[in-house]
Amino acid sequence: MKVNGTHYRSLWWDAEKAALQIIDQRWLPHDFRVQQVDTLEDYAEAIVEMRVRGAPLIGATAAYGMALAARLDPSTAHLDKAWAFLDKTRPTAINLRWALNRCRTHLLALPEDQRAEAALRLAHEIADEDVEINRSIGLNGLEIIRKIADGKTNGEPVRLLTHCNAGWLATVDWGTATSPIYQAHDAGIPIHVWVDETRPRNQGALTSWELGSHGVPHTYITDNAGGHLMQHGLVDMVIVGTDRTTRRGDVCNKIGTYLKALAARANNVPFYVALPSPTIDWTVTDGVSEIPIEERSAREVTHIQGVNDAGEIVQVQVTPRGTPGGNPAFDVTPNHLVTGLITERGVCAATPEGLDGLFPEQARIAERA
Ligand SMILES: CSC[C@@H](O)[C@@H](O)C(=O)COP(=O)(O)O
Repeated sequence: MKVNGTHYRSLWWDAEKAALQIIDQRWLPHDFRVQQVDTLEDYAEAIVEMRVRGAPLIGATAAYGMALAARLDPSTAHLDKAWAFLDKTRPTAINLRWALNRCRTHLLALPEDQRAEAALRLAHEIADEDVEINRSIGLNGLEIIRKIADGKTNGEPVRLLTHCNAGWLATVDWGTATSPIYQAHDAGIPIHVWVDETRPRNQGALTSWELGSHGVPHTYITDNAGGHLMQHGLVDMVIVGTDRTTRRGDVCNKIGTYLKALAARANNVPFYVALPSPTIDWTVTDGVSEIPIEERSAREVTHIQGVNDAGEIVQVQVTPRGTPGGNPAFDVTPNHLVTGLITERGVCAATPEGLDGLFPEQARIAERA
């Protein structure tokens, strides 16, 4: 998507420098900084510290990490080591393991002298596929927004609520939850987006930055405001992304998503989840008991980052010194609270039958495992 009129992806390959370039998201929305990733340690740090973040982007970054590993030393032992090193960076988003497994399986089947070139080609392929998948999610989600718009009178906007940043910054381009939003806006459908702040890392500020750059009307709200807005009939649809969706359609996403789903159900507001197929974990069924939830540093809760009047990016403490902070980074929304899953192949129910129907080949592989 565009930043000040220039089209960017959230990562790109610089062929001259033979290195990956990323947008260091820790400084957004206040400062747009591009960083080159040179070593495997840089790759791991970029993922752990959330310079790059969002399930699909973590996966694509890891694929480029495997390409670097293959260039440094294409032996099976080294690739296995790199796989394990990158795999332990973040535990919840399944796209990381999906991308690492795809790279490992592909490369180990090749002679060593072909692995470096093949690994880079595959990383490009994974990044390009992500863009195409998200574009298709957008077209499928657009139809849902269009139907809601058709029921409105006097050009009233469709009011959507989103949590976290499931935008182009969290993918390679388009975003998952934001893709239908961008497509609806571009199709001339009046929309307005309620953007949850998403404490503690305030990914809502990233979403606001994205939507603002694209001219999409939106309002940044506290995480606690959603229930009130739904109660007063001010939300037509909730749409979020996911870090891991189970075989039966349980959805793991940024902490606080579950509360929004509960509020949506209590107020008869449809709750949709936009997901690319690499985010489906066909090996797990019960999201609450089977998905590992990342516990991040307490400092992310006790402190908050922003820009001061002098234009400097600073962190300030919001709690009394010494107050312990707890920081579970994700939660699971059980499938019965989900109205529908918007995938690149279409929209389905959040049920085993719904997902199996759209992805029969994956379901068969899962059956055999
Ligand atoms: C298209 S992104 C979907 C999810 O990855 C997103 O909603 C999310 O929870 C991101 O978490 P983050 O901790 O910022 O990586």
